[in-house]
Amino acid sequence: MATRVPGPLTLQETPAPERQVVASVQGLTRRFGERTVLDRLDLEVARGEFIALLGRSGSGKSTLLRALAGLDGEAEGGLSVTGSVAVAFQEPRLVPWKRVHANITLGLAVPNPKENADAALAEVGLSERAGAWPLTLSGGEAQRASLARALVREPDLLLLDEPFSALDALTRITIHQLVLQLWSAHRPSVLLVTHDVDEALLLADRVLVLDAGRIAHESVISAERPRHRDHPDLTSLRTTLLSALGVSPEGTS
Ligand SMILES: Nc1ncnc2c1ncn2[C@@H]1O[C@H](COP(=O)(O)OP(=O)(O)OP(=O)(O)O)[C@@H](O)[C@H]1O
Repeated sequence: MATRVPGPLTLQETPAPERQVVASVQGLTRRFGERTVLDRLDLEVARGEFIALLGRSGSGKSTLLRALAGLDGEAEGGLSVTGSVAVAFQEPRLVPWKRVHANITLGLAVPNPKENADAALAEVGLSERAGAWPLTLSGGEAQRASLARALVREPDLLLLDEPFSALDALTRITIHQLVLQLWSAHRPSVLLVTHDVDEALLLADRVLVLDAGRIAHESVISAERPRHRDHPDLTSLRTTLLSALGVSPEGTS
């Protein structure tokens, strides 16, 4: 009969999962004329984490996202991204003269683009609109198409620049659930730019506040908590984040 080694010894032998960095920003500075928008900013994005980036209007959130997306050749400092990046913007930016399906496969360099696009459209619940023209889509459908276009590239880093802000409240709730579902299934690292503290608390496991060109505040949220905005653990975090944004909980600056 085999002799069992007591449990704790076995547990200690299990190595902790290594934290892999997907994107690293060191001392990133971006000036527009006299104005320094990003000022020696440091940031690391770990594989699979969901970061929400908050900040007052004009604080440089989109500027940082553009730099991470490789869309800004004029930022100074260190920036490295391991793997592929996909971006979804506030406005879905679909090509109007190509049908939805062709928008998803546009520039897609994989062996079976059609099959991959079919799968991505099915995942976002848009299979029936595959043959539609982008201008005939509702706002929510267009944003789903935009998510499918980003996901079909299986990005290591998914950058979302306020993709839900133009949607009505009900559609937003549905898309939030969809994003969480897609994130669990594909596990990209996500950097979501948003103005909405509740959205950040609902979706992210790390919330950052950008101020004066740097990451001025960070809140880490337990990944195990139920993801609904009325969870009691989130009340004090909400107050902290609003205060980091210079807003009192009652909504007055
Ligand atoms: N191409 C540009 N030329 C000049 N100034 C720019 C340019 N792009 C951004 N800026 C300026 O940089 C600052 C930061 O802009 P950015 O769009 O990154 O802010 P943001 O935090 O995303 O704002 P919002 O929340 O309002 O979208 C703003 O003052 C903006 O006017």
